[in-house]
Amino acid sequence: MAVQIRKLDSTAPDFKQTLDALLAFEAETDDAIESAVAKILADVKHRGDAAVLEYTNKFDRIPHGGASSMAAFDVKQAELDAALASLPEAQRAALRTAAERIRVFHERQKGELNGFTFTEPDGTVLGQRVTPLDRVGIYVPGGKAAYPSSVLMNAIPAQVAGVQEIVMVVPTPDGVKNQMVLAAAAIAGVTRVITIGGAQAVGALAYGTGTIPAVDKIVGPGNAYVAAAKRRVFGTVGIDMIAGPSEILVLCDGTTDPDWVAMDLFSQAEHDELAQAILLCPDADYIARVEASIHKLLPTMPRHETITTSLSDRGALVKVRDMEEACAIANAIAAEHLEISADDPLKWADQIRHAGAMFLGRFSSESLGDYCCGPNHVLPTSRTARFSSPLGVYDFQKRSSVIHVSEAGAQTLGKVAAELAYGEGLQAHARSAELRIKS
Ligand SMILES: NC(=O)c1ccc[n+]([C@@H]2O[C@H](COP(=O)([O-])OP(=O)(O)OC[C@H]3O[C@@H](n4cnc5c(N)ncnc54)[C@H](O)[C@@H]3O)[C@@H](O)[C@H]2O)c1
Ligand SMILES: N[C@H](CO)Cc1c[nH]c[nH+]1
Ligand SMILES: [Zn+2]
Repeated sequence: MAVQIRKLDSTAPDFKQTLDALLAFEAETDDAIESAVAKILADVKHRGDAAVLEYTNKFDRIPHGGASSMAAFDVKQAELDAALASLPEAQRAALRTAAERIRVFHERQKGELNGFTFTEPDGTVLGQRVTPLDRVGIYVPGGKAAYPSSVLMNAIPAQVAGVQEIVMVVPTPDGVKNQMVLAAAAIAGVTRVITIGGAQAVGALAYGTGTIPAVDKIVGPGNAYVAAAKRRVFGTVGIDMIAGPSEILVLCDGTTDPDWVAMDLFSQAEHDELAQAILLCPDADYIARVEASIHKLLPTMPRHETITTSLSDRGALVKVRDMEEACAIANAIAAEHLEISADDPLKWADQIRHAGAMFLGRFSSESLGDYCCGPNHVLPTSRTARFSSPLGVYDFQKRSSVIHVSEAGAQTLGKVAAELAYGEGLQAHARSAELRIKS
């Protein structure tokens, strides 16, 4: 199948409609997936380990007739350490470098998230205390591809936040464990690794089973089954976000090597047939050159079939009036990843309000951010960057308000509170405040 990437012009009368249709694609929910996930979760809630065992044997095609007990899915620390030791030196070093950079970035982030207190003139002290979550579950996808980088991106901010127990789940299709994923878990200091995935893993972490403890929050990306399960268990546990198929939006002024831009579009398209890759550029000749690069480079890609489907279904090369209009469209798209590949990226970045992560200048390829720049690669997708943020230390913390009212403070605040409480018809609230007022 040849790639059929659509070319759009922002001056066309149906442009907005066409763009909306392209972006809305992901918003569709699949009834079959929803009902399958509802059944799996109910089953895990009621039958615990027995259900998790059955679903894992079935969906992950565990060989030799399947595992006979949940113990088969627990990975011991010695196996994690052995995986780390078994890697080629260059891979081990790259994982360590990435982990260190991710840790440094998130340590800096933590420094910005401290609690505070202040004292009022009557001695009343008000403040906010920040505490880590006790136990979190991190979902590492593993169905179609293994993601060691996602182990680091999920586990390190949890550790930096001070979470005591990090339970990682990762499916192992056909029972094959990815050594780099296990090595990353060893480097990141994950507490426990369980080789289960899909909705059954999300259910196990949310409700707890005989062998798996219920966690306080589940984070991490996954496929449509994982996303539907996370949506459904929210409330029983916290969740970070629903991170869907990857997206890249490139704003280019027409001065970057077109091969670079084509490959950047491929880099997210190769994740998933549903991934979204869009270029906005004011120069029609340049767009034609990027298109030529796409056709030239695509056959060299091992994952060319996935890229072809993704670019044909959810890709677009858009001729815009100017870079100002490109920025306005970028804000409407609110992409997971936004590259500003231009001579003066800071000028255009000032006009961007909505993007999961911004990559400024032609040397900031999105792929560097996926692995080792330091900021998190778990990011809001499907236009949710309008209201949510990258995974971060803050996702593994909670805040408690701290209120320490002085006797003097109780006199003045008591009158205000009582007045409002009577207004709401709540006598006990009013009396509770008034009892502390000296007559
Ligand atoms: N946003 C990010 O940071 C990020 C990072 C890495 C990957 N991703 C995305 O995560 C996703 C990973 O998906 P994946 O499939 O490779 O792995 P996955 O681990 O999310 O899903 C695999 C699991 O899906 C379940 N499943 C599969 N078919 C099923 C069926 N018919 N019925 C019930 N359950 C079924 C199985 O339990 C299996 O273990 C991709 O979309 C990828 O783009 C996102
Ligand atoms: N681009 C993905 C998030 O959308 C993260 C990732 C992992 N490995 C490579 N890329
Ligand atoms: Zn990626």
